[in-house]
Amino acid sequence: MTTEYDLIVIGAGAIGENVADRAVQGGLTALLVEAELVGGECSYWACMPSKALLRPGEAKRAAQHVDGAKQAVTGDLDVEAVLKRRDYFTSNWNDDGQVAWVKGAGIELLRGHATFTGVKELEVVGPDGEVTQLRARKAITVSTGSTSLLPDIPGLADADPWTSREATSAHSVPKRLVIVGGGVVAAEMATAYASFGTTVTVLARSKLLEKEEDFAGEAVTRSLREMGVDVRIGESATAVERGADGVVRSTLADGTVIESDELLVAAGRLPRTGDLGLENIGLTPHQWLETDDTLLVLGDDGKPLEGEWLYATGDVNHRVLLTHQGKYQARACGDVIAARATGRPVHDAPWGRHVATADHQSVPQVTFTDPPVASVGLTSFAAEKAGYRTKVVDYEIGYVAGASVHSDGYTGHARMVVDEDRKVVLGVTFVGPDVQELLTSATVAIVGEVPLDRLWHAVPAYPTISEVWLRLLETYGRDDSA
Ligand SMILES: Cc1cc2nc3c(=O)[nH]c(=O)nc-3n(C[C@H](O)[C@H](O)[C@H](O)COP(=O)(O)OP(=O)(O)OC[C@H]3O[C@@H](n4cnc5c(N)ncnc54)[C@H](O)[C@@H]3O)c2cc1C
Ligand SMILES: NC(=O)c1ccc[n+]([C@@H]2O[C@H](COP(=O)([O-])OP(=O)(O)OC[C@H]3O[C@@H](n4cnc5c(N)ncnc54)[C@H](O)[C@@H]3O)[C@@H](O)[C@H]2O)c1
Repeated sequence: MTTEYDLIVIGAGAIGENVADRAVQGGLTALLVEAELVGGECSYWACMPSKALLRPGEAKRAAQHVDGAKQAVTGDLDVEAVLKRRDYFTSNWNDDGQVAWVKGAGIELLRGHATFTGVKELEVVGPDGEVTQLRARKAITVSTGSTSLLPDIPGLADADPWTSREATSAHSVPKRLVIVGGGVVAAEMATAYASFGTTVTVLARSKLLEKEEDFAGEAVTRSLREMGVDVRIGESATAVERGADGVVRSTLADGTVIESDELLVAAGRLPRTGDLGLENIGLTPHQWLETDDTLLVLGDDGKPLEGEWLYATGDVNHRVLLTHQGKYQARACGDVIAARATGRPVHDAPWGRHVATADHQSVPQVTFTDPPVASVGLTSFAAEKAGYRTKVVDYEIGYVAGASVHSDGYTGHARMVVDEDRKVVLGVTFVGPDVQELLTSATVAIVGEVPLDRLWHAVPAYPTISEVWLRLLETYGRDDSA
């Protein structure tokens, strides 16, 4: 027997959940199929546990930078308590709470692994081996996420390396940890484990946080080194071996061998499309699913599949590998599926309700290192590469009164990239304690294309770190004609 729903969503991560929710709110029936835990990577092995591991160290260092408070904070972190608090945020890897939310939202849930058997058709193999045949009346959305990429380093796969999953769910802390990679996962996990007292070595092929402005990666590299982390730029392992003694030995290009108790691979992500039966619907397994701005999957000819029935949201479409941006796609996707299915108007012009326009140039991201890096929009080099005529404005956040009260000797840097032709902000990067809470102000300025002349009227409160906005505008200079 084949069971039918208007919409079937494969993958009940944060993104798939939201696609189904919006479609149900739009009047459709929706089924979520999930092979592991409802809530996906973000809830159990990524955003939430990683931030829970980072926050205690951040709180401690914040207090240590305020005279009067620092005298009260003299001990080491209670690592056992940190891990216990992390367990709370992952609900001990139990998804009952999220399952209750799904049911409350009027979404059906089926546990099992889904594969395509044909157009709008799926087969799901449940945990006990039972097989369910499914058919979607209107659409299927693939929200299967991504998984860790294991670089082709001899011996690595056999050395039982950690991926982000093991690093975020560990129940004890290794004495020595080698991290291969230099992106967000590497920088955040180096920060967390260094704060637990682990001896950390980072092997980064290129500079840290290379997609950010240079000063961001440089500040994080400096602070990791001050925390005792051995950050090696331009390095990787040429071979890895775990001995019978359990020790991992990583060989570098010059023959140096670094010993550690664990090795974390943080070298990027791969799409979870290898076992989806994509070959049965004319697509290629193991590839990211490219989409248009309404999240319709594009075939090899660059056009939506015939019948416009297949969508992809979240990591698997490789537009932006971030939870909040995937959820933004999910709102557009669930809504447009409902609109197309019920004949309601589709708003697919840029910035319309049914498109993920912001994915292209207005993506906010926070890297929760010490200091955190908060950026949105285009970096100076990305803006230049895209052909904009820009002016780059820099300011030391420590000069802002609110920052100096916030933290003794506050060190931070802000950069605003201005489109000189339209006099609007293209990108902003803040680096410094607690700057993450400034980020939405920058996102609003960029998405709203607020003219600089008008931004002068958005007065930041005194004395807050937000006054950096005023300083950036003053540094840019004011136009006499306005
Ligand atoms: C360590 C780490 C920290 C991160 N921190 C942040 C952060 O602070 N902020 C942020 O915005 N982003 C962060 N990210 C990125 C974020 O985790 C991802 O962007 C997000 O989880 C993607 O969600 P998703 O729903 O697309 O995929 P997932 O959360 O991976 O969900 C996909 C789901 O699909 C299921 N599935 C896969 N294949 C099938 C199948 N065939 N049948 C049935 N079910 C299937 C999987 O079991 C899974 O539950 C972090 C990532 C990592 C690795
Ligand atoms: N706070 C957050 O928002 C957050 C936190 C963690 C992850 N994420 C998301 O998860 C995704 C994955 O993060 P990631 O850090 O795994 O990938 P990434 O693509 O951000 O970084 C991978 C890094 O590893 C380096 N690298 C690759 N192969 C290497 C090798 N063999 N040896 C040494 N270095 C090597 C690359 O040069 C690069 O710097 C990112 O897109 C990120 O946006 C977000």
